[in-house]
Amino acid sequence: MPLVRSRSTQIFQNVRTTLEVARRGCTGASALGSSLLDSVVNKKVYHDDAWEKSDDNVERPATPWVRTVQSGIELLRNPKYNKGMAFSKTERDRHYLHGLLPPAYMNQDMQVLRVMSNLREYTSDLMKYNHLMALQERNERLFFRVLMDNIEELLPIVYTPTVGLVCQQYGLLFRRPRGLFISIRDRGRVMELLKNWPERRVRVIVVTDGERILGLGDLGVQGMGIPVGKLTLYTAIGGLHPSECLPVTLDVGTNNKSLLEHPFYPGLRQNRVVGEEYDELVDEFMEACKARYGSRVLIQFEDFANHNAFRLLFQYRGSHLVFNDDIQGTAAVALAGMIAALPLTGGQLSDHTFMFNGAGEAGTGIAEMVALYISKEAKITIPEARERIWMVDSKGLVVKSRMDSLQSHKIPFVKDYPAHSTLLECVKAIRPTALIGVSGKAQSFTKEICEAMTEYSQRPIIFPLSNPTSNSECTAEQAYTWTKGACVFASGSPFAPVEVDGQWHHPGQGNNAYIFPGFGLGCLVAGTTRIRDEMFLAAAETLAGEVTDEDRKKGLVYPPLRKVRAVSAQIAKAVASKAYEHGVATNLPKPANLLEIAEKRMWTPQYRRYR
Ligand SMILES: NC(=O)C1=CN([C@@H]2O[C@H](COP(=O)(O)OP(=O)(O)OC[C@H]3O[C@@H](n4cnc5c(N)ncnc54)[C@H](OP(=O)(O)O)[C@@H]3O)[C@@H](O)[C@H]2O)C=CC1
Ligand SMILES: CC(=O)C(=O)O
Ligand SMILES: [Mg+2]
Repeated sequence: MPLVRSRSTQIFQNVRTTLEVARRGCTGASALGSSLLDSVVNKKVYHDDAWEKSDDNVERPATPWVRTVQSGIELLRNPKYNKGMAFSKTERDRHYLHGLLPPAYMNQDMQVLRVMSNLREYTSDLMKYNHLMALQERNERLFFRVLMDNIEELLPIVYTPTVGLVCQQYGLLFRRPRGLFISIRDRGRVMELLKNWPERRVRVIVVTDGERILGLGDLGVQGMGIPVGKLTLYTAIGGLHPSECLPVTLDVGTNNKSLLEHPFYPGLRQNRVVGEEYDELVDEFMEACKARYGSRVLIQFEDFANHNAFRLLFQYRGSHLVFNDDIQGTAAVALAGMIAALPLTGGQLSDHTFMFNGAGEAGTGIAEMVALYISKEAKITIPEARERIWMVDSKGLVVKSRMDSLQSHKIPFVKDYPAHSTLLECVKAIRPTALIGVSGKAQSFTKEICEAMTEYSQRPIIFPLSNPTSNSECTAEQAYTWTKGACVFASGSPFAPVEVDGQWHHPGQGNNAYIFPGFGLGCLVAGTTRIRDEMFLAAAETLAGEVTDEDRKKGLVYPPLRKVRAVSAQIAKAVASKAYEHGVATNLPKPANLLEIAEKRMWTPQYRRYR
């Protein structure tokens, strides 16, 4: 059982035990407390009708109201405008703040240091995440400054792997909602819900239905941690203003039994709705987004299960500005890593033989982009390029004898070849020089497999891209040790540097976080209306071009994360430029200085002076 899962189960168990103990009166719970807990344990409070009846006890309704001018305590409690102790004396005079803050002044630089000192005291990543989210709720600019200044240290906290843990425990950890929750019961009034969202100028939406969260499976509405995390990166890395970003979770139920039984599960307690009803909700959502925010709002599909992911992408890419990050964003980042690896492996990409362990969204998405790249590089057709690419799924090698039962996204990669069931057999038979893990299956790159690759390849490419860390096909330490430091390595979630025979290897992070923020920025810069595969290809080539020989000497096939914002501006330029080339840009005429425009558009979280 992966670590993350068992921790979640442990916490769930603890909650149950606490409730049980309290119910039996062992903790001295009051009569009222005890009966409340009773009803929780007996699952009364979250019966379907509990929500309908939730107003029953209100005798005299009150009107919630606030003043609108932001000054005094309201200013301090408004995360968009709050600066904490960084309010100057003049601002404190003018905005009625004296007495509400300690008398000292502390600028943002010092505040960043203070936040980091606090954060580094926490030993648990989950506590660090909570601390950061609490900061975001208090002071948005400081939150983003802290994140941007410490991106290497904090990316694993706001993103994978910690965000996986956060999703698993979302119901328990829930404090303040972030993002828009649209449930299957909201059919017919999705626009009304969009209008409840406080921001009007939304430019990017990340939406999930929570069915395939990282490699953790169906987490239902608890998947909200993912769109929230992705959009945090749109701001920190891609420079979008926080108010331009809208995280959405479509709650259509969950088939995760343990969540459905969890007393704190915050979503609908029903199995997933499928078929027409599901499609109607998605369709209403897509049309409402366009009607509310315009046809140039970028919609990113994230962590949908593949039976929906492919068909939704194909359904909407002709009518909306939409892409699927797990298929296309991942494809670009993986391709970039392989292009950047070429000076280490020698030769061209078309000289390699590729094997994908996992033939789903990420696997076939990357494979198609590799084929597109190779077809251009080697001046061959795409079907010819696909000949170099082999797929392995949960049932083994994707071959002709399995044709009748294969999903359509695997068909282009079917080979007329004998069936092989284990990955080791496949590796020994096909001798891939690049092995990419996108199965979500932890530890499937074994010692035998890694060693076998070194028998015929001097520098095998080994990319275990599955997330979070607990689902990675192997660790960096394993890959470097088993190949005696020979492999070119990148993983979906981060690993620490590894020393083998006195030499340090720095594992790169092959994660779509390198792509989507700059990609989105590029779409906005050009005013793109549709997305073309060549735009992702351009993003991949640009990212690869940002890797220096110095990076490669350390083993890196991605630029260091501290440069990721500058890299994103370059990606934005390349993507926008392709959009113009393909006639899908609307910000006309095409400006000559796309890079400058991208850089200038990037929001920075420095405090503003208030009049
Ligand atoms: N690093 C990054 O940026 C990204 C990483 N990922 C990661 O990739 C993983 C897969 O995501 P995604 O492609 O969207 O998921 P999908 O569900 O679309 O695909 C999973 C694939 O893995 C196969 N599989 C499952 N178990 C095994 C096994 N034991 N051996 C071989 N293959 C197996 C499945 O086989 P079958 O078809 O037979 O069911 C399927 O083809 C996740 O862990 C995700 O976190 C995803 C996107 C981006
Ligand atoms: C990174 C990502 O998008 C995933 O693992 O699903
Ligand atoms: Mg994803």
